[in-house]
Amino acid sequence: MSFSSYLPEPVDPEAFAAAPKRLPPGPVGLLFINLGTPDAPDTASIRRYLGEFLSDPRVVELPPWLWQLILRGAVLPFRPRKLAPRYAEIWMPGGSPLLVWSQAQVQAVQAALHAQGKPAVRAVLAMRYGRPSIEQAMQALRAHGCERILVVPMYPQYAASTTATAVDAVAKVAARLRNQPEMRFIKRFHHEPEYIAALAAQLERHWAEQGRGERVLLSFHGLPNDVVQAGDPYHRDCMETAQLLRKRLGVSSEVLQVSFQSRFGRQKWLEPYTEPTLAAWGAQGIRSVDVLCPGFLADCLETLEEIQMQCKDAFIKAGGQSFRYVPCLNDDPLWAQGFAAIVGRHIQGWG
Ligand SMILES: C=CC1=C(C)c2cc3[nH]c(cc4nc(cc5[nH]c(cc1n2)c(C)c5CCC(=O)O)C(CCC(=O)O)=C4C)c(C)c3C=C
Ligand SMILES: [Fe+2]
Ligand SMILES: [Fe+2]
Repeated sequence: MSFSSYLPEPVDPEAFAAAPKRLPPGPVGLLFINLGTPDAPDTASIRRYLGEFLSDPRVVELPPWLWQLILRGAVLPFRPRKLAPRYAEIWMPGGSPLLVWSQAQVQAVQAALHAQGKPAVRAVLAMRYGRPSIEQAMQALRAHGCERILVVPMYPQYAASTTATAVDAVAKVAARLRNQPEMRFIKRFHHEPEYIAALAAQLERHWAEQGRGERVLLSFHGLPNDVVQAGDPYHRDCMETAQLLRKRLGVSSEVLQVSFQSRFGRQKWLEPYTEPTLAAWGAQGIRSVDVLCPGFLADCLETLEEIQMQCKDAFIKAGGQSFRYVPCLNDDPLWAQGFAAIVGRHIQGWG
């Protein structure tokens, strides 16, 4: 075989002219990704969900052989049974609140984009763990002819355990495709003016309806300290969101404070922890608090049960009088417009 057989064939201009026309690229696909939640508030469904979620090495960064022993031996046999009644208490007619509110938000963003004159977008929701899967959602976008996909992890603050693992999962599906779509990814939007404005409006509306508490607590989901020390920018993102919100509302760092909730396991996590902070405030004579969870775009177990029930009890038991939970942005129309604007900036040039 001669070496020249490796060289490209000379282009035959006639064959080139007869080549089929390139297909139009179809609508822009928006792939929104949230965490995932059990299919039903029962032990078996919760075990399946936690088994998948907590086996992700981006979520628990212990050596997998060691962590799998602990997970199978000490977590999965017990935790689902404890969680089942908690999920049952918050379950909605349409399913788990995280799924119901995430779906509603994605629909609202799509409607807002259409209203803003961008009819050629198709938004779908996927869950990183459980259903609807990222693979199903990408197939749906493909069926709609989307040759270009913007991936939108539904986490305003970047963390490897949430944002990066969503990106990894999309890449894993794409790795099996012959004809890949063109893809872009939103990393974070913790500082975007539309996000800060929607949070401020949510608090102001709540103040107008229920009066203003003496303090505001912004409770973010926690992370292990080690992860942040290893370079995860999550803590910085949370503090920046808080600072921008203070500025926007014109309140001091004494009135509006930050804490971290939902600790899991024995390591030290980001501090101050939410529940002890609220108990200390109650004991110090703070009578009323407004609690907002800006890291969660959709209400879920961690807000409706942990904050609105457990943390409320802790504050009242410690001497507090009025605990006001401010709901997540969910299907808020102002936020849908704002999210649509953020998305719109990321699909610029895609027509
Ligand atoms: C090591 C464990 C965990 C890390 C790291 C973690 C980070 C993290 N999680 C969210 C958002 C959510 N977490 C939710 C539930 C949840 N989280 C963990 C553990 C870690 N999270 C567990 C074990 C659970 C299940 C409930 C429990 O056992 O207490 C949820 C709610 C899901 C629902 O079904 O409603 C969300 C949302 C973020 C944003 C984050 C990192 C910044
Ligand atoms: Fe979590
Ligand atoms: Fe929790």
